[in-house]
Amino acid sequence: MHSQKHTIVSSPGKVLLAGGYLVLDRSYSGLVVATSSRFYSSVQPLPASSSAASISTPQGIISVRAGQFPSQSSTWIYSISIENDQLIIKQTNQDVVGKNKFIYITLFQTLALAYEKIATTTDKKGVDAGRELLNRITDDGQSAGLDLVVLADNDFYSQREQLSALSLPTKIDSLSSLQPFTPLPRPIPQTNKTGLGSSAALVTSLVASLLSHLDIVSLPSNPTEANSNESLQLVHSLAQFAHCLAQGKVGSGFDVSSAVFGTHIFKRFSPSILTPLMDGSLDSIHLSSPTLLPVLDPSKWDQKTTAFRLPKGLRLILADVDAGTDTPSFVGKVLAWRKNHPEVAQKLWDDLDKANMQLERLLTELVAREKDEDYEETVGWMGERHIEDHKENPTAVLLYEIRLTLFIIRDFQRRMSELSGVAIEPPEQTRLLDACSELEGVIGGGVPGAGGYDALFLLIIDTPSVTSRVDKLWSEWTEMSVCPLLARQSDGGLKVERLSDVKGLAEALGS
Ligand SMILES: Nc1ncnc2c1ncn2[C@@H]1O[C@H](COP(=O)(O)OP(=O)(O)O)[C@@H](O)[C@H]1O
Ligand SMILES: C[C@@](O)(CCOP(=O)(O)OP(=O)(O)O)CC(=O)O
Repeated sequence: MHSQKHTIVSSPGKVLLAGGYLVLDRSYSGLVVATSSRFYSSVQPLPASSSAASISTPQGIISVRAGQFPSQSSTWIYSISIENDQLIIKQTNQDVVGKNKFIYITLFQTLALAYEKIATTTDKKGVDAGRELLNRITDDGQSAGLDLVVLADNDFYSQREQLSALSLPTKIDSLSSLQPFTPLPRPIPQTNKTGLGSSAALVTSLVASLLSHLDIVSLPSNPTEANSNESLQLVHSLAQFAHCLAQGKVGSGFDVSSAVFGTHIFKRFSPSILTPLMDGSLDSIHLSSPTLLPVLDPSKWDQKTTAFRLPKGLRLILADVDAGTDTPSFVGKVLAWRKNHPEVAQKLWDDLDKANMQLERLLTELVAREKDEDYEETVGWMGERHIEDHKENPTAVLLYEIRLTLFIIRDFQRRMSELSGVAIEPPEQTRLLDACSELEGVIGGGVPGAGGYDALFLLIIDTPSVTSRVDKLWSEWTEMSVCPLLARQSDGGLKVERLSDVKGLAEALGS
């Protein structure tokens, strides 16, 4: 009898509301909000009769399919075998589908860590621990290996073409009528992303689902334990490592951090932690003494995740903007300018940080007001009004101050744009954000993360009439094409899922 063990783990997308560029430096923090849109990784035994298994006769096969993309060009198959004292992982269909660096590196490093965990926590050592890992991959020889499917909520990729094929306008209601995990016509490199952080959510959910399926970690079922949970911490450090290696650089890691821990105040890890691992071999895993565990051990990591959430009654709403302009990599240019103008930059960084932290303080003060008797009523009432016109009670005053702070943050970001010559909030985005901020019930907004032309966020009062005002303005905007996303804020991070709880997942997996 084949075991029917099925592991599904999801990770949220991200929006860096405040702290772009600053969070690259450990002296500053940022506000990262996780989204309700998620990335799912499903792991099941690969039947011995499957076509992937018939390719060759190695000791194990791991097949990874990107479920919503054309399957001929989006299934990566890897053979796993032990030769002498090495575990060899080889893609068997590279000539047909090419490589997927994020998947290969994540698989490689996750198996390397799984091996090290087995070798250090069980009585199996060296090659025996490698065999134990292979046994876990093939369910003691009962299956050919593992069948992985990764699926992203529709929000991760632009749905403009899918909407237009159905003659639907680029509006929120149209998006909710698309089927979950809508099939996309072209391979991943030719598909437009929306900026929710597909690779970080992919890597994180892959790491967690594989480690959990192979019984290397036991993921918490209660998300409140998240920050102190040793298994999640290990998933975090491994996902950060794999993601950095696949990207070819050590970024701040806020995207992986929110994919694991959800919404929080983020302070990065010291990049030097990863230095000893960044040049390691990606050919084979030596079945000898551990090299990853000493570095990835959570006790060696110094990132800080402080609890934070958006107040009830407020909604984060996002748009994918298509200005026909390529946003080049901004980070190098901004950091070069900072280096060449240390004094002006220091003052600007400190002023912007003050405004970012003020935003965090005000939002947290509003959270504390949630239990006020008139909180809900005031927030709902403000949905029909211009936020700056009302200061009747402490809740209204806080909403007004949050609005002011969002404007101050944008002022500093435009100053950063002017000084560095990088279009962080380009004039087209200024015009759109200003127009949105004029609407009743819109508190304010900004450009998330690195900024540019690609995306924007608004903080609004969460009522259908405010959403529809924004939706209307976006759909009628002519200077740039603005397409809403369905996502809203969500506090939770990595989550173990039950197949029946995720709408459309069983159908998308073909189960
Ligand atoms: N659904 C998916 N299935 C498999 N790989 C994916 C998927 N989505 C994204 N990826 C991987 O992530 C890469 C995109 O990463 P990146 O350019 O950093 O975008 P992002 O900013 O969305 O993380 C793709 O080239 C691919 O390797
Ligand atoms: C500049 C940054 O601080 C923020 C970039 O945030 P984005 O959300 O723009 O990131 P991408 O997903 O890579 O497009 C760089 C960083 O923190 O790594």
